[in-house]
Order: sequence, then structure tokens, then C-alpha cells
Amino acid sequence: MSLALMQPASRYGVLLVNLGTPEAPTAAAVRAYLKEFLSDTRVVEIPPLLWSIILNGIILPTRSAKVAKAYASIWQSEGSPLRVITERQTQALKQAINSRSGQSIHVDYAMTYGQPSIQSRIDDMQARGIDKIAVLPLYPQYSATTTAAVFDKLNRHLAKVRNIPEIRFLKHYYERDSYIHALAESIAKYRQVHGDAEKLIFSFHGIPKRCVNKGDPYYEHCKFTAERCAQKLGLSDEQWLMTFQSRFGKEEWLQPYTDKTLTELGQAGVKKLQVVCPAFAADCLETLEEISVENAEIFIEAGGEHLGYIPALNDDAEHIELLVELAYSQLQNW
Ligand SMILES: C=CC1=C(C)c2cc3[nH]c(cc4nc(cc5[nH]c(cc1n2)c(C)c5CCC(=O)O)C(CCC(=O)O)=C4C)c(C)c3C=C
Ligand SMILES: [Fe+2]
Ligand SMILES: [Fe+2]
Repeated sequence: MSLALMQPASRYGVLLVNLGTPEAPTAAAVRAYLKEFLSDTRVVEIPPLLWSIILNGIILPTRSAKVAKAYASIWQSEGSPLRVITERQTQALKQAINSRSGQSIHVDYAMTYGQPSIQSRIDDMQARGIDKIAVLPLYPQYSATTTAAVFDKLNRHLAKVRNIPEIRFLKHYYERDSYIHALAESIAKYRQVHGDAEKLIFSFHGIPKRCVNKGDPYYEHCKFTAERCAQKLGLSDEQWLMTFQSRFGKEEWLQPYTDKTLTELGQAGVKKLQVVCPAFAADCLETLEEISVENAEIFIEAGGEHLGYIPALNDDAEHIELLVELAYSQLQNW
């Protein structure tokens, strides 16, 4: 792979962006993180004044301590898994791009909520003389609740900048062969070690059904991902399922729900399941705790025997290859 750039490499930057995570597994830190995250109107579309009363009066006081406990159970010595893995991805991508292209391109990461903020990383790049920035949100499937939230944060910052950099923004990559390949390879490798299961569940982070009804293409992107990956693995229709996890609030979200499906499968006599979560580029609370612990317990209580969680692509070699391809796709001939 060769990279054709129109200007010196020192003027280009690549910014990986993921969701964000608390600074510490404490109620106070989780509260601050959830407050910023759940105040974004891309994430929660309830009228702001009404939502601010519900958020500050009910959600934050009741949820922060409970969620902090869940974070504490997965916290690593270096910090939150999402941050630790995103840092590793950033370093690995930097090394791969620069050794491959022989050019020194600046690579960094930001979080939509919390630190390091998109604003601080764009400012840092501009201070380094970088004026062409490729922004790569680490969401394979586009949703207004995630990808567009990155776009908003970026633009809200640039609205205050006099001399703006040029930006290229990756909207999604669910359709790329290299993504489907990396996902299928990770499942095949897991199965080489742990054996097959009766069924493979593709569990995506959910969003409210209303969002899809109003035009969010997320469901279609998830469906394409699961179908292509199952096809690549040679699975028959009976061997896999697509579900949606992490429901929040009372309204209907995309279905079938992961937890309810696990209960039904356990009750129907299924003993061995494997779950992969393709919407997460890095392992985090929603995979390491919700799927691997909470949902595994739900399945076993319903009669199942084993739920094997297949890790996210994280800093796997195939994933870093994919990130190089995504970065090149934005930087090429620029
Ligand atoms: C309130 C609505 C939410 C929407 C819509 C939503 C969409 C969405 N989220 C991710 C990725 C992640 N979400 C994570 C945690 C998380 N998500 C929500 C709520 C919504 N997400 C909450 C409240 C939380 C925090 C935990 C909790 O209180 O239950 C994470 C993990 C972060 C970590 O620190 O580990 C990720 C990643 C996607 C991909 C998505 C829509 C496509
Ligand atoms: Fe989420
Ligand atoms: Fe969750």
C-alpha cells in the first residue's frame, strides 16, 4: 500500500474518536461522565428542560453509584478498558502508518465525552502546524447517536476557530471487506481455541426504535454486518442471530433484545452460546460487564450452560490493518 500525499507528511493528522469513559470507577466520576454524555441531544431527544429535571433529579442520583460498581469490576491497573485499548490502538496505528508509508504522520485519539476532548486534540494538532485532519470515529455502523455526535462536537469547536483546518470525516465502515474480514477472522480464531457453539449471537448496542423510524440507518448497517459476517463464516440461518443490547429508559429500542433472547434460548434448551459485539471497536463496560458477566448469568439462570464472549477487535493485527486502510482512504491524494 503506498500513500500519495500532496503536501509534507508533517501537515497531516489522524484523529481516532471513541465514546468516552469515566476518569475513575467512582460515583462522582461516573456522574460527571454520564451528565455530559446524557445531556447531548443527539443521545437523548427529550426536550432539554424536561430532560434536565429527570437527569439531575432521578437518573444521575440513582444510576451513578450502581454504574460505578460495574466499572470497578472491570477497571484495569492502567484505567478504564475503553481508554487503555484506545491508547493501544492509537500507538499501533501510528507505528503501522509510519513504518508502511515511511512518512511521519501524527496520530492521536479523542473522546466525544470526557477526556481527551475533541477540542483539545484539534487544538493540539493545529498548534503542531497540522492543517489537514482525518477524523475516524470508531463506530463501524453509523448512528446519529454516536457518529453524528462526533461531527457535532467537532463543528461546535471549529465554529470558534478563526483559521480552521481542512477536515475529512469517515461516516462509517461497516461495508468494508477488511472490517467484515477482521470480524470473521476474530470469530474463527476464537472458535479454533474454544470450539463452536450451538448459536452465534451478533449483539449490537441498541438505539431507540424511534430513531430508525425517523431515518437513522443504524439498523440496516447492523443487519448488513451480521449477514455478511455469517456468510463469510459459512453459517446457516439457524446458526446465528442478531440482537440489540444496552437498552436505556422506558421506550422501545431496536429488537430483539439481547437479554430477552438469552432467556428464551436458555429456556428452549440451548446450552452453549457465543456472543460477538461488532459495534464496539474496543472492549468496554458494555461488553466486559454487561455481556460477559450480567448476560452470561441471565443465560445460565434460564437453563444455559456456557456463554462465550468473543472479544472486540481491540488492537488485533487485522484491526490495525483496517485502521491503516481507513486512514489511507481519507489521506490519499489530499
Ligand atoms: C441513552 C441512550 C444511549 C444511546 C442512544 C446509546 C448509543 C450507543 N452507545 C454506544 C457505545 C457505548 N455506550 C457505552 C455506554 C453507555 N451507553 C449509554 C446510553 C446510550 N448509548 C449509557 C448510559 C452508557 C454508560 C453506562 C451505563 O450507564 O449504562 C459504552 C461504554 C463506555 C465505557 O466507558 O466503557 C460504549 C462504547 C454505541 C455504539 C451506540 C449506538 C450505536
Ligand atoms: Fe451507549
Ligand atoms: Fe449497559
